[in-house]
Amino acid sequence: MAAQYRIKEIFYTLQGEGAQAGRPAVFCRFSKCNLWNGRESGRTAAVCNFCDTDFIGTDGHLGGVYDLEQLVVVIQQQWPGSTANGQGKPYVVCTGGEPALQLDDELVSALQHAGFEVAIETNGTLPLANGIDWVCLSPKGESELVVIECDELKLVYPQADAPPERFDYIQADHYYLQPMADYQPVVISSDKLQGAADSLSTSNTHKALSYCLKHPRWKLSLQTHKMIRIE
Ligand SMILES: C[S@@+](CC[C@H](N)C(=O)[O-])C[C@H]1O[C@@H](n2cnc3c(N)ncnc32)[C@H](O)[C@@H]1O
Ligand SMILES: Nc1nc2[nH]cc(C(=O)O)c2c(=O)[nH]1
Ligand code: SF4
Ligand SMILES: [Mg+2]
Repeated sequence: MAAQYRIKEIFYTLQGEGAQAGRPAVFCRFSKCNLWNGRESGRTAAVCNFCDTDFIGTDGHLGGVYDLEQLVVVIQQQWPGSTANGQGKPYVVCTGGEPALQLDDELVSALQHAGFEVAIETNGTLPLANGIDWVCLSPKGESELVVIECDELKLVYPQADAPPERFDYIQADHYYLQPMADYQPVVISSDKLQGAADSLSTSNTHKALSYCLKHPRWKLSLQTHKMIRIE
């Protein structure tokens, strides 16, 4: 039976994170993850418990259940102009949820035939499809990695069970620490503003910055899309 892909949402934006930050990209967010069921009630018990993303179901922008040809067409339609006109190499980021649960050799190669460079954001616990152009590996907690080579290692920091030193053996062109962000919007009331300002110096961003300065193999990855309030 031909493969069907369960997709939460598809949107065109800038890659906000890591070495490709600022690059226009079509994001294809696959449903489901193997490290969290996506429900708040299951968060504390999950292997990955700080996820900032809703990946349940297929109800987002252009979400749905697609066969291979349909999915490639919809992704292609999000790229401005033709994908073959030399206006910058078309770029698609497969994310989720955990895209390695669904992204297979056929879809990678069909996207490439349609003109795309194919990137993945993965937790690294599942084997990857062949031929992916850019692998961003982001290990989680105590989970065991099967992906040990990547283009960029992007570790959310700090994680009690996943200190950066544990990943010295991973082969990567770039090593990034990405400050762990609040996964729910935080509203600061005016009487708490001073306290919030004071605590900035102990924020995850400053902890990550401090680690990078002491261990200069690591660079800081900021979630720039959140700063400029785009998807
Ligand atoms: C939502 S995940 C989906 C892809 C894949 N499951 C993974 O974890 O890499 C996309 C990226 O967001 C990062 N991320 C998730 N929650 C975060 C948070 N609270 N703060 C900072 N980065 C976060 C992940 O580590 C990953 O690099
Ligand atoms: N702009 C933007 N950049 C991103 N980089 C990784 C993301 C993700 O959720 O996988 C993401 C995202 O959701 N939006
Ligand atoms: S592995 Fe990725 S998608 Fe799954 S819960 Fe963690 S951050 Fe979210
Ligand atoms: Mg995101």
